[in-house]
Amino acid sequence: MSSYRAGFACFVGRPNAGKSTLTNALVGQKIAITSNKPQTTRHIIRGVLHRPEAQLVLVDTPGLHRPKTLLGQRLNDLVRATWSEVDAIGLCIPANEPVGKGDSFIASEIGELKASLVAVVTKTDLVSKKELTEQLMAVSQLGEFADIVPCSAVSGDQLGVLTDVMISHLPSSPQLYPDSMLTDEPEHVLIAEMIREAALEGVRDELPHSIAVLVEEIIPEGNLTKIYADIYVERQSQKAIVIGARAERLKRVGMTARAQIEDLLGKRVYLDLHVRVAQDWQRDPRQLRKLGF
Ligand SMILES: Nc1nc2c(ncn2[C@@H]2O[C@H](COP(=O)(O)OP(=O)(O)OP(=O)(O)O)[C@@H](O)[C@H]2O)c(=O)[nH]1
Repeated sequence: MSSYRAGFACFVGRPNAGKSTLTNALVGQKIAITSNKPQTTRHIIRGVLHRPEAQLVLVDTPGLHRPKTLLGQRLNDLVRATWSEVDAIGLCIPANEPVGKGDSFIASEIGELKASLVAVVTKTDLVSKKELTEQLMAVSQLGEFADIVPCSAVSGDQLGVLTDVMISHLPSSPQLYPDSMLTDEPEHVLIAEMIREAALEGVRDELPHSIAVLVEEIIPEGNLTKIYADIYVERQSQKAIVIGARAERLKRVGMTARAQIEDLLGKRVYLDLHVRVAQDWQRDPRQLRKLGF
């Protein structure tokens, strides 16, 4: 009988808990958007970890939050749908912040699911051994966990252990994806995420929720790939922020995103960016669908 295991896992936790960074560190390739601002992970992006004896498919979800807009509601629905489909859930709690109401809320939300629950204490590089021990104690009070694993996505500490633990909770199953596959997101989604990430660099805190990116066209021409994309904002004033004085800022956004996309595609890229205003796109079902939500 084969002892091969394969299945799905996701990391949950309050905003800024380190979920995206952890997913990226485990998969070993930049696939999910990360930023130092909360709630910027939009799409469900899967990374696939290949081991001789197992395949772990990581699903990245946005944070659960109090829905103020239609987008907020859809994101929450998306998160719950994902939770009900995975075999293991890692609840991420940063080592350097007190366990709080947000953590208990999520712990109780996931407590009823069929998935195995693993508590993941993240960012251990930021605390002393003593602080970490205290945090592990506090976290163990949050719920019934199959395992508790402290780790750091930045120093790499314990990432192997975490992978082994997540795999131990997967069912016996044949391989789900081919060996070469790291992510099954269509290229245009990854490209849109890279542009969005670049557009968010250094802008005001309320802006993250107001930016969406739509890749209109990807045209391969030999060794060059031409990409046409629109950056959507909600108001004229936001458009001015994104473009910047004499379009300097937009130029930088384009350069940053282009470098990343060239890495992703392994080809030279011509990137054409337009900033467009879609009034209140977060509240408009038609706009939301168009933008992929
Ligand atoms: N020092 C340190 N910082 C980390 C670590 N993991 C994540 N961070 C930082 O914590 C911040 C939040 O990380 P993200 O991975 O974006 O967090 P998230 O939980 O995906 O956040 P949302 O998308 O808001 O839900 C970023 O500034 C990261 O650089 C870690 O292991 N050590």
